[in-house]
Amino acid sequence: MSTFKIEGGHQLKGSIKPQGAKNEALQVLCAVLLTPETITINNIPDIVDVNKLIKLLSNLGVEVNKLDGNTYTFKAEHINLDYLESDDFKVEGRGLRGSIMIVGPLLARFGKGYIPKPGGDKIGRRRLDTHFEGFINLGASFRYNREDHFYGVEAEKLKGTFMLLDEASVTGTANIVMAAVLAEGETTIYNAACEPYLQQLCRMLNRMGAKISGIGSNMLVIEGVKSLGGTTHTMLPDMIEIGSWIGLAAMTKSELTIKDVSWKDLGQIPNVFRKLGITVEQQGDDIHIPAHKNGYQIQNYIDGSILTIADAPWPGFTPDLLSIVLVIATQARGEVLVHQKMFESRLFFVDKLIDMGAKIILCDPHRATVIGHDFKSTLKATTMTSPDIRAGISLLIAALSAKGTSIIHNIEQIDRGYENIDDRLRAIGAKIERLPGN
Ligand SMILES: CC(=O)N[C@H]1[C@@H](OP(=O)(O)OP(=O)(O)OC[C@H]2O[C@@H](n3ccc(=O)[nH]c3=O)[C@H](O)[C@@H]2O)O[C@H](CO)[C@@H](O)[C@@H]1O
Ligand SMILES: C=C(OP(=O)(O)O)C(=O)O
Repeated sequence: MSTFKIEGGHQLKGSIKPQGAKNEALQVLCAVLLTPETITINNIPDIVDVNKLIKLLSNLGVEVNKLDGNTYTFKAEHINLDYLESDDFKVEGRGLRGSIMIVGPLLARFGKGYIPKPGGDKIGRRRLDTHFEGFINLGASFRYNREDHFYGVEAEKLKGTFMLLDEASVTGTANIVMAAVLAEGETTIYNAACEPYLQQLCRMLNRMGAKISGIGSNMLVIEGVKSLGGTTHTMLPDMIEIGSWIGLAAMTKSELTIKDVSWKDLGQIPNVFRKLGITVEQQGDDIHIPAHKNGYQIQNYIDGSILTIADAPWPGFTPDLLSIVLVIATQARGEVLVHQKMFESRLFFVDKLIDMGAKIILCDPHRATVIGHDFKSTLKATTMTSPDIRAGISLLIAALSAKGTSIIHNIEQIDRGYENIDDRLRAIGAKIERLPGN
């Protein structure tokens, strides 16, 4: 287990460029399985989860070529389906959440897709019903082995149909779309998720020859085609990283420019930070955060009641930024209720912030009220363990704003989703050191 040693209390300065989006990468990488032709993908983040998925694809027989740091080509011409029955696959498939999305493309192109219960953050129940109900609707047979949590779907041919998803699952929608593009006839997916990750996936599939309409809405209509071809795809910057850097700038009272953010794809994100009192300036396609020398004031609602920040499926506010909202509220002027509706175990890390001196009441597993300090008392440095990726980055931001030296263990959680984070933070003035694990 590696560790970060962080000396907090220093102002940062400069510019930082977001990596490609982790959750988009996991979708578009799985889509390479849909064609025997070459797919080139630019801006792939060099992070643990993505590298695990690339290794899994390569073990399945996909020819993988790294052209430069973040550009790869993939050619899924000869796929070794026997690998899906191997013990190695059971270990690799469990290593990340995104592996679930190989099932749709494999089912569509080869008539079968298997997966062990995938990993990812331990942030509450993470069911997969939406995925498999979608495949069943397309005509697949389903089996689940409870002993080793192994899922399987098989079909000689998939047939388009109308389906109303029981929830707007992000990876579920991606998986069903990737199955439906090669199904016979028309599929309509209502209550589809429509995050920028999915919009990007659908645009890439259309460039490969798919016929998907309704992109960006909650109703996707897919006219099945017989085969798909190669394409080149460039991934969007990671909006969760962008939000993380906005929070980092505010809480360390630093002036930061976040480069090439693709403003048009950020949805509610800039406005939610503005409601917390943070000045988020648009400069071309960059975000500029001036140094908040006099702190930041949380807005109330028009009627004077306390602001609530809650997650919702896109175009609502993403749940992956709520931990960051929570940590930056600890130094704001005012109060906010953070309501994490989707995941039931994602707010427990507030205990660590309370240890550091933050004023937070965990009302129940889904809601926490934060009373900001307005920098009148800084957080105390401490030793902590990162429980999940977003709690991890939030604790890292807290440590950078705290007085003294903090230690964060289990930083593999942070490395899952943030490329080379210690080098990039050092480049803007952070005092952060990576200590090797024992
Ligand atoms: C690899 C990947 O892309 N992971 C993302 C993906 O996970 P993932 O696709 O696994 O998440 P889902 O969208 O399936 O659902 C997440 C949770 O929200 C609940 N839920 C979902 C939809 C809904 O309308 N109502 C509702 O309550 C689900 O029951 C589940 O507990 O989307 C999540 C929700 O944005 C993000 O946190 C994850 O970072
Ligand atoms: C929950 C997340 O990731 P995963 O779905 O991969 O666990 C996340 O990125 O915040």
